[in-house]
Amino acid sequence: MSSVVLDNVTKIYPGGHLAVDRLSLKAGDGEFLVLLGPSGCGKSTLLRMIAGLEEITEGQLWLDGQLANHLPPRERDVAMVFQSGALYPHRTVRGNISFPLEIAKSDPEMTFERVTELSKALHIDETLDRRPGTLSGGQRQRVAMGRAIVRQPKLFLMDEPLSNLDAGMRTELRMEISALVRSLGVTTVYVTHDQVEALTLADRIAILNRGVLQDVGTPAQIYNDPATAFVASFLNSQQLNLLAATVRTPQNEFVLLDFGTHRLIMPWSDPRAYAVAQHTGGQILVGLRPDGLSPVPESYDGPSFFGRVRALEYHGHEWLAYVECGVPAAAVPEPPDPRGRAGERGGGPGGFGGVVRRMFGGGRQEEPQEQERVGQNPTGGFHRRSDLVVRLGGRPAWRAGDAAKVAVDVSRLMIFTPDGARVDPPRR
Ligand SMILES: Nc1ncnc2c1ncn2[C@@H]1O[C@H](COP(=O)(O)OP(=O)(O)OP(=O)(O)O)[C@@H](O)[C@H]1O
Repeated sequence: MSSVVLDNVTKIYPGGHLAVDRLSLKAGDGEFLVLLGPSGCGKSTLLRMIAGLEEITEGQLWLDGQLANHLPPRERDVAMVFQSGALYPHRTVRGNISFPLEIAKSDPEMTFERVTELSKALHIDETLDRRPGTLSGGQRQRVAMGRAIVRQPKLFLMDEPLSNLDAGMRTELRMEISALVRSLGVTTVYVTHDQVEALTLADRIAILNRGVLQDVGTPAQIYNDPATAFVASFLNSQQLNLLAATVRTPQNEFVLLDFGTHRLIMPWSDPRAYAVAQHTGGQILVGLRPDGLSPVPESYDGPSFFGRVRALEYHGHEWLAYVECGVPAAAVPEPPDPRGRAGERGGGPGGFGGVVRRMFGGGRQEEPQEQERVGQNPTGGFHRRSDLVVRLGGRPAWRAGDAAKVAVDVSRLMIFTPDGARVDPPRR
């Protein structure tokens, strides 16, 4: 058992590239911590610094309470599995898995038994006498996993171990990794850019962007109570509806979220009402997941949107409806780019000016194929298509072209400032 503590860790590669920026994070004893984020956000760099394969530029790394910045990799007692677990081609599966124990000069009989036992847990016991070249991708990853686990390291580091496998194999191996690692109780740091993997495997998920930690919490916290609009939209197994609204407090009776053609009331009894009311007269961003929306009859008089069904999409286990309701979708504000912090603050691509430009047009999310230019907004940019994505379950309640009333679960609204920070603090 072991813990990992990263304290204000920064990595600047030779040439000045800032890959990780003042990041603090902890994986407790036996915890399964997933590092999630878009390509290039610094996940592998972080993992490699923990393994000792990459030098830490600034900050401290503590392994099991011991300062480890300068410990050589072999003294860290970590095992690592990569995307394509490189195996020794001329050794059998048994020879590959037993290799770390042979190097450690373990008792041959114990080694034999241990490898046999582990190969059964990994469902590769029938391949023990074969060479890696004759195995499927999934079997090879199992062998790589076995070789990493066999000597029971203090810390298990996995860098996208499933990303080269097909969907079926990923699901199967995902469940096995989870069962195996938990039964061993080894602290694990697991890198992925696959949110389903993150949600299903993690005790806690840490979300990174451009080398900066954006949020850390249990899968349910990150999904339902994300710290920023970026985090909410990154975890989009249910695509996020993000809408701009003006906050009003008419006669102080309640808080009104004014979307132009639609309005939602937030009563003062709502725990977020006072935080939202601080923005009276100003703009906020409102995030709604499709599973917080549901079709209701015309007569429904609770909080709702209305519009026309533009399209239906069949996803096997559920239908999604795209409801055109005249409320323009807002682009997700990107967190500031720390690489601009030296001299570009405010004016660079990640500064506040950049955030506003991306929100109201001209940003990456505004690619013509991702949006329909439906009208110019007051700041001079263009809105994206004004569809609300609604989850319908196994049977569609509507057909394309139908008039649609959509009930809104106000308790599931996520409220952000225009630059994407939460208006009410997330609970952690
Ligand atoms: N040896 C290196 N020298 C210079 N820059 C590097 C080096 N290795 C990585 N980088 C840069 O550091 C940043 C973080 O890279 P890293 O591989 O950690 O990201 P990642 O989140 O693991 O990405 P992916 O999911 O694509 O593997 C990237 O911009 C990358 O180009």
